[in-house]
Amino acid sequence: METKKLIEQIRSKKSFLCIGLDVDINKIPNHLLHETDPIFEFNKAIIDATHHLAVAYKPNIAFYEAFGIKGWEALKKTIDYINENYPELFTIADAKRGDIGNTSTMYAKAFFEDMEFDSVTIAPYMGKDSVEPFLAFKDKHTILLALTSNEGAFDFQTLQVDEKPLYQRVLETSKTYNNSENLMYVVGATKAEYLKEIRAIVPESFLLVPGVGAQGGSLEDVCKYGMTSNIGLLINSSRGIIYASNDEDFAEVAAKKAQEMQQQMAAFL
Ligand SMILES: O=C(O)c1cc(=O)[nH]c(=O)n1[C@@H]1O[C@H](COP(=O)(O)O)[C@@H](O)[C@H]1O
Repeated sequence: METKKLIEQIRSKKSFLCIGLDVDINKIPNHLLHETDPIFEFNKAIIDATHHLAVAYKPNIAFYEAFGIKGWEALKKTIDYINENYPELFTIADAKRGDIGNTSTMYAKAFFEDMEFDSVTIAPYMGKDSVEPFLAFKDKHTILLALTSNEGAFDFQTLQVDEKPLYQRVLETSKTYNNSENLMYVVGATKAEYLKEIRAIVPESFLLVPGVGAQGGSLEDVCKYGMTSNIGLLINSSRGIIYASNDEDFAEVAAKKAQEMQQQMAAFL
């Protein structure tokens, strides 16, 4: 999907909400466990109830891989369902991949060609030749981990490298990669105080911001320091929306939670 289309969708829905489909079979409502594919049925109900409030969906691949072939099938059915029924939605494979060049090309084919996701999350650690194979795909986006939401982010990402924190080096260096216009970056909502410095390096790029809700990040701070004239933000919430209820009304309650976030977002647009 072209970035222009994503921006149009954000403006028309007055939302930059990304819903994380981190589906844990132990947390989904009991009545769905009788279905042939409970994970897909759960996702379908959540997507149908929330698609008008969100602009993006982000299945975290780990939650599907953990169920082997059945999990992978549920993931494929979910992405096909979105692409067939709501093609305007931006889709993110949260896979955090990256490897030597020819292997990265295979990862890119898996998520962009076979699965037909619009974007994939990538770890920058292996550098240029591990990221560029993803960037080579036209109208697909590579979402590079810059400054993550977790405590372990301070282990490496904030270490000084040639007098600058490593995450700033990642941002600067990635801008020199071929097709760098296809880059977006992950910045955790729990790190909102770093957004000013991040925007000084990547003033226009879209940022995927997880960590509001369950992890404690503030939507207000992220908007204050991270928003651009083209919005430039996709704010993810997973558990806070999809597990708001684990009763028969789960999709309805998820929609209420999504609507609360959408209304808060609309106030910043
Ligand atoms: O790449 C991500 O999406 C990601 C990066 C990061 O720094 N922190 C982070 O929480 N995530 C993902 O974002 C989601 C957050 O889920 P909730 O905390 O339940 O909203 C999970 O799928 C995480 O794997």
